[in-house]
Amino acid sequence: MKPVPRMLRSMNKRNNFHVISYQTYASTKINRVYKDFGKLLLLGDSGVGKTCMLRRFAEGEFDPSHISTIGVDFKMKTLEIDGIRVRVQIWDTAGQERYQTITKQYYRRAQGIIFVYDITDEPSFQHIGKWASDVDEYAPEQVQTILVGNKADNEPKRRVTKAQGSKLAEAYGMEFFETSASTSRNIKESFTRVTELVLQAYKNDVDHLLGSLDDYLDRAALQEEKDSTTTRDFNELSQLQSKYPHRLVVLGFPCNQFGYQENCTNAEILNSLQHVRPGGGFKPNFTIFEKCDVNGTNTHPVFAYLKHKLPYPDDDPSSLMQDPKFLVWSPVNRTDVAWNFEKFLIAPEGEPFKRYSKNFPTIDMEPDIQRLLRLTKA
Ligand SMILES: Nc1nc2c(ncn2[C@@H]2O[C@H](COP(=O)(O)OP(=O)(O)OP(=O)(O)O)[C@@H](O)[C@H]2O)c(=O)[nH]1
Repeated sequence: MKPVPRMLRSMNKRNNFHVISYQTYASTKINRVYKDFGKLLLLGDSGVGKTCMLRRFAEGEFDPSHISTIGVDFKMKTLEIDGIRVRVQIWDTAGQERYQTITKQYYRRAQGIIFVYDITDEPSFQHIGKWASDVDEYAPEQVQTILVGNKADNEPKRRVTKAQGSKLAEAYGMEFFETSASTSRNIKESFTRVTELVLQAYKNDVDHLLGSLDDYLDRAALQEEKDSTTTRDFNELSQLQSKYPHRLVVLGFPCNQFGYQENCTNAEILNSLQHVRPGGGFKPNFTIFEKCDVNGTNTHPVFAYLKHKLPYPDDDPSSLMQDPKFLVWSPVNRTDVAWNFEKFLIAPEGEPFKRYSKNFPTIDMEPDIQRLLRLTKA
């Protein structure tokens, strides 16, 4: 990952165009058809069977090989509970220590957590206390938790008794299941139970606040919909770069000033792009710089210059930060960048040409790019 250059000119050695964008991996959601609600997290040591449990539950399959999860992965599953069709997102986290900074970022969005240990591996049982204290520290207070002892099919190698599991669960005020991803035992039951607990916990709250769960779900779905542009924008930036490999240079500037969504370290960003958001092995074919500030006292000179030259997005001149709680920099300025994925198109010689709001689809910049290409040829 490259340090952010001080000057546009230095980025412009080949007299090319640039699309400058900065991005984060916002919480994108997929669902449109059903109510998107429960966000569940599987936590526990590496090798206890979290990925296998999720695959068994979501896809009905069991794969005995162990490929350690990198960062986090997720699957969706629709459940019917008390007549409500709930589409839950289940996040499978890496148990390995080195991914803990990435996985902890997901705690604060969790509504339900399944702590998993392996009944044939005592240390994984002893470590539940550590997982639980991390959750206490990082997850919302309302989060619902259950305890699961997995690999219950492997009786000959059992090292943790069912009574020990029950006792620990009781101590933490959790419900307890012994499961087997291999035979399916209690897999559906445990995921369903934690979803029920989440619905109960959040229903009371939501009923109180908004009148009905349905309202809340609709609003949540709308919000998710709004947030769902991250994957699209990354892919479209890549598409543009592939389409004009020699005359367009796409540059990405990660920034953590918008909802603190880019909270990876520089060293983690590419890994997170590949495995978390957009995920699916995504490797940008364009340059991504180190993180920088685009607003406030420490605004990077590149963005100070761009905002000076293009004070507001062409498609949305009144674009300003709507919600004051997101104004985490100072001083606040009318020309400030409002959110992730605002884009700047820069002509040869580093002259800023047009600024686009986060709502402007990245791919729709193409006619402007073509126009600049034609002008340059002439
Ligand atoms: N006998 C038995 N083996 C299981 C069961 N669940 C998982 N395994 C095996 O345990 C190993 C680890 O399973 P994973 O699901 O990859 O473990 P994980 O907790 O996701 O591990 P990380 O991704 O490293 O955190 C694999 O070899 C699985 O075949 C089970 O219920 N019974």
